[in-house]
Amino acid sequence: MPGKRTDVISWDEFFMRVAMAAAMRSKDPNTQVGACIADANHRILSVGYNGTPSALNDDEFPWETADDPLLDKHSYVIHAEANAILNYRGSNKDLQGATVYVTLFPCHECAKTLVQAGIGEVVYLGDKYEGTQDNLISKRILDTCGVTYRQVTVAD
Ligand SMILES: Nc1ccn([C@H]2C[C@H](O)[C@@H](COP(=O)(O)O)O2)c(=O)n1
Ligand SMILES: [Zn+2]
Repeated sequence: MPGKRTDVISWDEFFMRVAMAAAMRSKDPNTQVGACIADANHRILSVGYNGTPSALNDDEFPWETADDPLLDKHSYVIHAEANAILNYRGSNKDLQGATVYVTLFPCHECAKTLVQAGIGEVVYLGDKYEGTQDNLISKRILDTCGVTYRQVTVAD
C-alpha cells in the first residue's frame, strides 16, 4: 500500500492560488486583483476580483486612468476584497475572524470594509503601493483594529 502524498501545497498556497485564479477574471488592463475568504476550518467562504458592478455594461465604461473622475476606471471598479465581501452568501457571523487571501495589499477603503465585516487576518501576495499614504492608512486601520497581515510567496 503506497504511503499518502506529503508534498501537497499548503493551505496558504491553496487559497492564494484561488485568489490568483479569480484575478484572471479581472478585465482591468493594468492591475488584476483577486481575493479569497477562508474560515478557520479551511473552507472557502467567498471569492472576488476587481470589476465593475455586474449591472453595468463594462464596454460602456472606462478602463483607463484619467484625471477626470468621469473618465477614470477607479470611479467605477469595485475592488476584489469588497467584491469578496459582497459575494458572500452566508451569515455575517461566519465572517468573524476569517482570513482574506488577496493578491495585492488592501487599499484603505478595503481595509475599512474588511474590518467592518469582521475579517481577522489579511494574507497578501504583492504590496506594490507599499509606503504610499494610502498604504500607511490601510496599515494604521488594520493595526488599530487588531487585524493581522502577513505576506506570502507562491512559486511560479
Ligand atoms: N487592494 C486592491 C487594490 C486595487 N484594486 C483594483 C482597483 C483597480 O481596478 C486596480 C488598480 O488599478 P491601478 O491604479 O493599479 O491601475 O486594482 C483592488 O481590487 N484591490
Ligand atoms: Zn481596495
